[in-house]
Amino acid sequence: MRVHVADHPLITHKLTVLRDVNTPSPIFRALVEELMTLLAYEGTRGVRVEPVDIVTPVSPTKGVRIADPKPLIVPILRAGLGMLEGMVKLLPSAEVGFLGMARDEETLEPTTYAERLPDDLSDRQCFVLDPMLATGGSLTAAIEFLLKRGATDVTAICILAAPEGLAAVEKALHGREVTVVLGAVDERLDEHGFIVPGLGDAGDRLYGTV
Ligand SMILES: O=P(O)(O)OC[C@H]1O[C@H](OP(=O)(O)OP(=O)(O)O)[C@H](O)[C@@H]1O
Ligand SMILES: O=c1cc[nH]c(=O)[nH]1
Ligand SMILES: [Mg+2]
Repeated sequence: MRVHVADHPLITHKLTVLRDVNTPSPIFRALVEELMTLLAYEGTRGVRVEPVDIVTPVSPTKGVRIADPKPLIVPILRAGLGMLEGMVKLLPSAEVGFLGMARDEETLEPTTYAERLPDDLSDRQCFVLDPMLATGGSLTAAIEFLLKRGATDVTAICILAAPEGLAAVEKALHGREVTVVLGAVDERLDEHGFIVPGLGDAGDRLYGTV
């Protein structure tokens, strides 16, 4: 598993405001989208492109365009939805599929309650979006889902991760190659499976259910 932790003052600054308990939902939503756009710069470093010939006002030249088959973006509902706009702004030609997952608050086990993805993902580049990687159960289940459908190239983009969750995802992958791009790796998980210091419940803060 390749892990890339973004190290940029703008990301750290926006993360600081995001973490603040006093930041209201509308600002929180805007920051998640902005952070996604910044993380996408690193997350899409390996996006497949193909050569294209164009003519500038001055001369013919060669460039690139996003290759077919188009990348698939998969936000994990609910909280991953907050990252979607930030990603499609940069990859407007990508297809979007959805996975709905909820973590049981007692057992911390994820269940999948919705799925809308192409049946065959062979040769597709997939970008999974979820702001929080806590125990790693949800991300592992999402990645397994995509690999079972044939995906060979999966990048997960998360805003915060706990070290325990990162280790759990790596262990569950048994050497299968996946890239994880992160805004920060925090200290630990607490006894309720929350990231410390973290930012609280991302879904609730995005959609105002607290
Ligand atoms: O690494 P894990 O321990 O699996 O926890 C992380 C998951 O928990 C949160 O979603 P949640 O289940 O709260 O659903 P929500 O997005 O609808 O709030 C978060 O968005 C991740 O999907
Ligand atoms: O800290 C956490 C852990 C799981 N899900 C969240 O939204 N926050
Ligand atoms: Mg939640």
